[in-house]
Amino acid sequence: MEIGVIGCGKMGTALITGAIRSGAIEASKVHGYDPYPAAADSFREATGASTVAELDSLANCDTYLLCTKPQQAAEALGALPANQSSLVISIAAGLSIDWLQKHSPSDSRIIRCMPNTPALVGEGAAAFALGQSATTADAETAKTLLGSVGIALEVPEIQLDAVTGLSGSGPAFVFMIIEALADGGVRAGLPRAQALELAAQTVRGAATMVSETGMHPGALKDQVASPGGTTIAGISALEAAGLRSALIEAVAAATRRSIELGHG
Ligand SMILES: NC(=O)C1=CN([C@@H]2O[C@H](COP(=O)(O)OP(=O)(O)OC[C@H]3O[C@@H](n4cnc5c(N)ncnc54)[C@H](O)[C@@H]3O)[C@@H](O)[C@H]2O)C=CC1
Ligand SMILES: O=C(O)[C@@H]1CCC=N1
Repeated sequence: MEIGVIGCGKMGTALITGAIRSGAIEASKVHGYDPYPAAADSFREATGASTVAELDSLANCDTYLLCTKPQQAAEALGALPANQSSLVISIAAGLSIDWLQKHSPSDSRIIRCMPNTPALVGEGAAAFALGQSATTADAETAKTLLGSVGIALEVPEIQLDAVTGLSGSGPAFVFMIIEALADGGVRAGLPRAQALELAAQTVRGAATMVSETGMHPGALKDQVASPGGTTIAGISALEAAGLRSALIEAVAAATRRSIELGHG
């Protein structure tokens, strides 16, 4: 498999760095293209893969990973070499399989997916949906690529906007939560560095408990809260401030925006 990466920005670099680091793909099989030389330079530096100056030079690739912004995708796909049937895997938020098919060379097999930035540290959460002509082998390719840097679930396309709202955008929501927990620690008198370390490890530990015990998060929460204790005092403050509602609305707003991006 020769992979052409179209758009060597944050996500293209994160995915390829993680996949190479995990051994799922070899750097020598990856060729990036980005019209901005600075982006191409940092992609090469981060991944050890090569870059090309013109998109035409990716003609030998059988798999393309589209990592431009949604607004840049039409131009990028329109410039793809049209001389072969290739697999196009898109990570662009909101762009539907139909849209991708229409803007790609006619014989392309399409996979639409939504990864997230923790892929860079091997803890990504991604989902993907297959276009009509994508094969089982293509699904395996997507699963291997995305699964090499975290979890990768196959879903019906209709669920991908919700995936974007939850796990695509979600790392930003969780970073805000970690930052705010650390602020709380500082406000209560902890040094900043220790507050941040404790906050990050608390979120990591809580997330691991949810995935490893299989217990409902509400039951795990109940285990922390002693009658008349500190935790229930904090939970009460969170409920008064509308934490749950804020997070539900954040995922819903991000999902709506993903749908809007799909409508151009
Ligand atoms: N940032 C995130 O957390 C996530 C982003 N995404 C999706 O990933 C895609 C990329 O996002 P980022 O990496 O954050 O953006 P970015 O702006 O860091 O990267 C996009 C790159 O595409 C390049 N580019 C622009 N026009 C091009 C063209 N015609 N041909 C080739 N390359 C071109 C740009 O120079 C830039 O380096 C977006 O579609 C976004 O919806 C998906 C999941 C998570
Ligand atoms: O904010 C965005 O549009 C992209 C898609 C998911 C995460 N970042």
